Amino acid sequence: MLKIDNIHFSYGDKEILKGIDFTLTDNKIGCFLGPNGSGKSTLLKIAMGILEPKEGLVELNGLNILNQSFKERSKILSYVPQEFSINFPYEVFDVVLMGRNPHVNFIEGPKKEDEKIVLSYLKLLKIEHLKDKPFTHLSGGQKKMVLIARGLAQEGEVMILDEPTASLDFRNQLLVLTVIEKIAKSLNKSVLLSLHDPNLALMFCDEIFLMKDGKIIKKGGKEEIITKENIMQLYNLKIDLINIDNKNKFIFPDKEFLKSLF
Ligand SMILES: Nc1ncnc2c1ncn2[C@@H]1O[C@H](COP(=O)(O)OP(=O)(O)OP(=O)(O)O)[C@@H](O)[C@H]1O
Repeated sequence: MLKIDNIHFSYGDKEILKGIDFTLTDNKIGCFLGPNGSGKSTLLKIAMGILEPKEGLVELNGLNILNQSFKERSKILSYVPQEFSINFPYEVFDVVLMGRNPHVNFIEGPKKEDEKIVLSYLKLLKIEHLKDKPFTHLSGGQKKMVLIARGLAQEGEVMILDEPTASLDFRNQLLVLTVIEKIAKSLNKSVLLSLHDPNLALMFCDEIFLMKDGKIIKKGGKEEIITKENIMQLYNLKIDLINIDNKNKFIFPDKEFLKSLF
């Protein structure tokens, strides 16, 4: 279980996170929604133990994350960063294989089983055809797919993904979230991610955290949190929320309001 308790964080003297508390329920997909710069990536890096908070605690299965070695932590937490640059032309297969590092014995190196796992995620994400290509020769969206494959290959019990749909085409956004949902539900994993599209959050996530100016302003189940009023408040927009049927809702912006706004 991942528990975040009273996190405060500053870059220099700029206060970014102003007392963040939440618990990610086991086997649920939790999603952060919030404007650019509201602190989502900073918080996910703190949840991973990449950044150390000024105040507060991140507990993973009851233990302070900062007291666990990077390798121990990486066995439990899979991470897909928002962006990642590799300047050496590693082949895609090897980049995804890096995701197996926490499970690999330093002396023996990766085993056949690790290679099988890598191949399975390349197939699941439909990028097997890229496996021998240099990472540096890929498009932005292809690179993102490879980074997601690398994160999934890590096979942590908690998966943290910072904007996994950014720079992906419409189909790949749906593919990635469907795969994440399938893995989470079939293998009992917990997922914490950030998204910019509340419609995708409605489709794929269970718990929603609305973040603004370094604070969680609302949290709870998606039905309770993704409401017309809350989304309008979060983004300072006028929107409509349409019930398509009993199961599906759809958010769309009021175009006349946009013309007056921008
Ligand atoms: N390394 C850094 N040094 C200084 N300030 C930073 C650094 N990284 C981020 N910030 C600032 O911290 C604030 C929060 O950034 P963060 O990346 O966490 O926001 P975000 O909600 O993830 O935004 P986005 O939706 O644009 O990815 C922003 O004002 C940003 O300018």
